[in-house]
Amino acid sequence: MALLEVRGLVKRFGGNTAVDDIGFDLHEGELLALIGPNGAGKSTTFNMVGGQLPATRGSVKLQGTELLGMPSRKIARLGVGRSFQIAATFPSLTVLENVQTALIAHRRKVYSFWRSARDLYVQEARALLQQVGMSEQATRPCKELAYGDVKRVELAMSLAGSPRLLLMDEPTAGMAPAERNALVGLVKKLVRERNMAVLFTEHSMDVVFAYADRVIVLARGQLIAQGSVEEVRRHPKVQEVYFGTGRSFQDANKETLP
Ligand SMILES: Nc1ncnc2c1ncn2[C@@H]1O[C@H](COP(=O)(O)OP(=O)(O)OP(=O)(O)O)[C@@H](O)[C@H]1O
Repeated sequence: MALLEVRGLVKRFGGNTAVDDIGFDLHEGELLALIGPNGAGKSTTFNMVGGQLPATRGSVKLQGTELLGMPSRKIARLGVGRSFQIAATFPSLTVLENVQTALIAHRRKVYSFWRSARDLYVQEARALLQQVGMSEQATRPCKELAYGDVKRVELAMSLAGSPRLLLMDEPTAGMAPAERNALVGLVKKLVRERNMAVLFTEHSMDVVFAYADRVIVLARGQLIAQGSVEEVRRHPKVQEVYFGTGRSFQDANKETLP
């Protein structure tokens, strides 16, 4: 059974159908890219899966449990994590303290009077920082970090809840190409090591084609193609939507799409 099963998902805003009857599966150990031009319905899909937006109709099941209609907090407790486009770290706290804060939030520990938050989950926080390659910066305040490193801390924070499924809406927004590759490469490694699943949106086709296990393509709310990177690359509808008929991704040669 797939970890996530999306079927017949629809979202209407008044007369505008933002997501039009889409369906896809996502398996453990899989990095699935959701791509499409601006306004295709990617964020709307994310928001319905994560419980931030009610669906008009359809079904989103996590290992057989229906998520639609559940509040986002409950969906998170079932193992669906989410990282947002804007990094959610506390700038004046250190890298380690940020991850400790995320662990405290997830474990909902009530602190004792004689034990400060500073002592909680230190080992766990250090282990997460090691996984994202940030151990050496543990004592630095987040406000001093380069943007790419803030995103790594944010990734460690999203792992604090041990998600089975992580939703990443444009995790590399605002990053230079080398940083994008490094971050998504790291996410792919974590997907394998932790046997979790990640659904992500990404505007750089280079990054999608280099790392995604599978790709789904939306255009004007409709799912026009899904499959392996090669299948999607060659798909005539995808080439038409992105480049107009006759031009392929290969021709676009390392172009970053809108
Ligand atoms: N809260 C809303 N109210 C009304 N219409 C909305 C709302 N949110 C999104 N839409 C519309 O739904 C459609 C899909 O938008 P969505 O933000 O999901 O696209 P997207 O693929 O994430 O685009 P982008 O790449 O620009 O972020 C668009 O036509 C958008 O205008």
